[in-house]
Amino acid sequence: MKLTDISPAIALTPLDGRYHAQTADLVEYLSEPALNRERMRVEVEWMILLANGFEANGNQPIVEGVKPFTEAEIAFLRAIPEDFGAEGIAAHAAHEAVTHHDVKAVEYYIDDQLDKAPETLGADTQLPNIKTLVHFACTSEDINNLSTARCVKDAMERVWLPNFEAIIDHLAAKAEEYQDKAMLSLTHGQPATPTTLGKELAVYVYRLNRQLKHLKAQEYLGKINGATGTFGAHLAALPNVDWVAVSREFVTNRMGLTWNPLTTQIESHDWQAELYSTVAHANRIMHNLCVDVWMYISRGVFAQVPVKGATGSSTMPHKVNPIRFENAEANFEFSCSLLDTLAATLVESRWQRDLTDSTTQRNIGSALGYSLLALNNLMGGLKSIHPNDIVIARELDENWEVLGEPIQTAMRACELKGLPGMEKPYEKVKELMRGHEISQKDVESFIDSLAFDEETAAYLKALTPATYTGVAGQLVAFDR
Ligand SMILES: O=C(O)C[C@H](Nc1ncnc2c1ncn2[C@@H]1O[C@H](COP(=O)(O)O)[C@@H](O)[C@H]1O)C(=O)O
Repeated sequence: MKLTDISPAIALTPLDGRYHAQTADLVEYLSEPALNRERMRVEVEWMILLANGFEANGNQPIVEGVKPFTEAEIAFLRAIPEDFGAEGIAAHAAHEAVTHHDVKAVEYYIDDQLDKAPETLGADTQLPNIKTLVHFACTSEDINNLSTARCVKDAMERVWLPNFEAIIDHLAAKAEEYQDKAMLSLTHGQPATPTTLGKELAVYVYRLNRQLKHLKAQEYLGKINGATGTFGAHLAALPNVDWVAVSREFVTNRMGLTWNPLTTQIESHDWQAELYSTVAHANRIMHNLCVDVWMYISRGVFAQVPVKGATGSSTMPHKVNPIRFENAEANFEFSCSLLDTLAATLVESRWQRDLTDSTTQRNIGSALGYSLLALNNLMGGLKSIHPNDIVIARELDENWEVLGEPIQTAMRACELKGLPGMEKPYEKVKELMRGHEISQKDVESFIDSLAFDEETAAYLKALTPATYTGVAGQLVAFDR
């Protein structure tokens, strides 16, 4: 049996195959039919504006000879995209097979629906006779840029951002829970000044929140100004209309986007480059988190909760592998490579237009899909770990040499105050601590051997690796 003979069709790529359930939410906004449906929304809203005008023109028809649409006609037009389902997808595809032009096929699909209007609205509806208003004065990119912007905006606001914020919220809650849980640091992979687990998570919360702020302030631009951005065709048809005002009204108030007044045939896609760069940056921060947590698990700082019935290794029965963090790592990498390509290539177009952006933009769903998949696995991974207090305490207790730093720094302060015997503090501590195993007793004897004032000596002797965490716990409050 050939796999290509199986119906429904078997997906080639993992996003729509193996991982479909985790990426399906984006289908509503970034799939091919979602784009075509949005194109229909743009086309019919443009018709409604042309027929019914807007406040600044006294709600008069912008195109002479067209009667304002009735409420029922407007509802009929708006139902065209809303009812676009399996049958509509096939009908659109049939038009595209002939036109070899996807936007023209949308136009013809709408024409077909207008022909059916009398069945719903009665014989006196003007809809079948105003087909010429469909795509009036538009170039395909007028429709494409607006529908793409709206699809991407919806995908971000309704799917990607809520999942991203859920990760931040989870990390923030854990940062607070573990704000005072002391932990050994490793700089260059070597034992270093202790911190708290909560503070280390809060660093990620702070970093991710910065990207969240950028994403929430992201502009989504749109244009509707004709074949080369000059309103030439608009003016040729209706010279007395203020088309610039109509364009601004449509993009801003009807489409909910930021109006771009100055373009070639294409909207310049700079906002897309900005957005994808920020998402890629957020991906990379979370990739860093995946790697860190993976290594904490490997060290035993985090323990994983075994999933009942699940297998870690096919041959080593004892294992619980950190597969969700590894999956997230890999998918963040794929997402970044696609987002980087989109950000780099979309900002270039030959003269007034080439069509490379059309092909490129068909991969926005994949770029965000890989990221969504990674977010999903990261969340699953984060929910399945908890700190292993025994390992954390043992690591701290095995590394008393980390107290070399507070001792030598306190010695410096005493030297500055003129206390005797405090010269060359760094060198003295280094001699004692570097390359030796240091016990609590060694630290105490060293402190006793120096002429600290009573208060400083008591402070230093009270320090342990587990209490030498500065104000780490309090810093968690700054994570937002
Ligand atoms: O309004 C216009 O169409 C103006 C025209 N420019 C075009 N603008 C937008 N789309 C166009 C254009 N040309 C082709 N197509 C259609 O784009 C589709 C490209 O397919 P794909 O590479 O799969 O993304 C595929 O469906 C193509 O047919 C121009 O000549 O300047």
